[in-house]
Amino acid sequence: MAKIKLSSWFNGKESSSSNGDAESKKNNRRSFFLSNKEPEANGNSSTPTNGTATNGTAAAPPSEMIALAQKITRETEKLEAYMKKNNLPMPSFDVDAPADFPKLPEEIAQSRQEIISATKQLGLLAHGPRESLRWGIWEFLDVLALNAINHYDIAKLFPIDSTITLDELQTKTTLDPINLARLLRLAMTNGIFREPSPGVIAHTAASRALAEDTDLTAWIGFNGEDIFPAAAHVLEALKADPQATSLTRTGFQYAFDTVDKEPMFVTFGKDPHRARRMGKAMVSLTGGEGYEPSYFVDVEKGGYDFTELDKKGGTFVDVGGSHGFICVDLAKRYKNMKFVVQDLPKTVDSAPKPMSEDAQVAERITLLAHDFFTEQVTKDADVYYFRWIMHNYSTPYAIKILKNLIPALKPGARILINDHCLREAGQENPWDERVMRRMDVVMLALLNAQERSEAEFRELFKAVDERFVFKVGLFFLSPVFPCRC
Ligand SMILES: C[S@@+](CC[C@H](N)C(=O)[O-])C[C@H]1O[C@@H](n2cnc3c(N)ncnc32)[C@H](O)[C@@H]1O
Repeated sequence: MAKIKLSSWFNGKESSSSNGDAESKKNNRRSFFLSNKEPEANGNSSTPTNGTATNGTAAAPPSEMIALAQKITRETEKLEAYMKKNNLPMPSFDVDAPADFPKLPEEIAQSRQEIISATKQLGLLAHGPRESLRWGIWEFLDVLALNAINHYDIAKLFPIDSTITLDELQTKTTLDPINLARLLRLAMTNGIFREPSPGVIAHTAASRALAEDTDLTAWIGFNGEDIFPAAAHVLEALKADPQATSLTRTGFQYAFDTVDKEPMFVTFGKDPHRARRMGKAMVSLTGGEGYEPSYFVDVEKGGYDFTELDKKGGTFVDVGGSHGFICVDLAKRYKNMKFVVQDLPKTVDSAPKPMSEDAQVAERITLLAHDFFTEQVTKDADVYYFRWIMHNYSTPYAIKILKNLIPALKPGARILINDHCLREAGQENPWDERVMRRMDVVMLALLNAQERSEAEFRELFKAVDERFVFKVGLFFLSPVFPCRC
């Protein structure tokens, strides 16, 4: 069975999921979508919703820009009222402002989303299309400035609560004064550092995060120094191989001169600094709401229910399961199931042993070195689980991985895919849509891989074996039952 988690990238988005039922979650998504598409239908204090002005004459509907501006005001007021009521600080550029919003209730998280997407749309309209395109393409220069500041650790070179002159700051770095100043001043236009008086630099909330959050700086480094060059070479890769499926002919290989030599993961395997940085970057990425294993493990949060499998002491195989944290959490909840965590030898070797302090948990988990490009060695298990594996591979590779399972599958065995599932364009809330479309292109740049929609997952499984049965659940698109009979 394929099970696909539709997780949100937006902090707080799913925050009510533990107490809200399935249907209300579904409706929440729907209501956001409708209100986003029909801003004028939401009404506001100055425009009666029936389109009639207070003097009885028909009022012209507000322009798109005014409707967006009103929406921003309305939703910001809701957000502020919540923050004030709960004694929470409003966002600010000030160095002491919190780096994150706290977990917000669903309705307030939705207001925040509305503000973000309406602000973006209003900005686009205010710029107009030609100007948006002309200057939008320059966003890579913002990335360049942030990347350099991050690379040279500029935020760590002076205390958070003090200022420093540019001259003194320059003595602490190998960047020359002109380049230091120009990169800093570009970054300042994005709220990173400020210059309270000429030549004097102070921290902001964003530069403070750069000084204090090493997972975040690893994320920026991985993006700036690995993904950014790879992205710049995607056109070259696409021109050479328009079908873009090879793991060794991606933008990454063109950027780092490894075309036809090795996949990105092999390159990282030879470079401990880059490998460590990517590992920390993943910690930063997955620290956000919606990525916790609990979304898969906790039935109360809409996770997968293994009660029946547990009753019969079934076997769950986590293919490419890293250090087995999903199995540990499942084993704590289900006391009879057995677990196999498969990964490459290096990863298996570095996994904690025992896997858990709780002996009853640890004794039911087996760690096994297994390459998923070879035939599956754990035969007749009940579930083969792939979390964040398929999106790393283009279809030919994904087919190989899944075909390697077929000889091991007993009738009724399930394949469970825990990956993002792309919705049709325009169906997701605008922020999640943007992040996921970007993630899809990151997968192209690094691995010639892709995020997939439900239809694409169906196609993939069909190409592997016609006997798979693909079922769709409420929140998870689920499941595929491969049947060998
Ligand atoms: C993106 S991580 C996902 C890890 C884990 N499933 C999770 O949800 O965090 C991909 C995992 O696949 C493993 N991997 C990569 N190539 C593999 C292969 N050929 N066979 C088995 N595991 C592999 C990596 O070591 C890594 O642990």
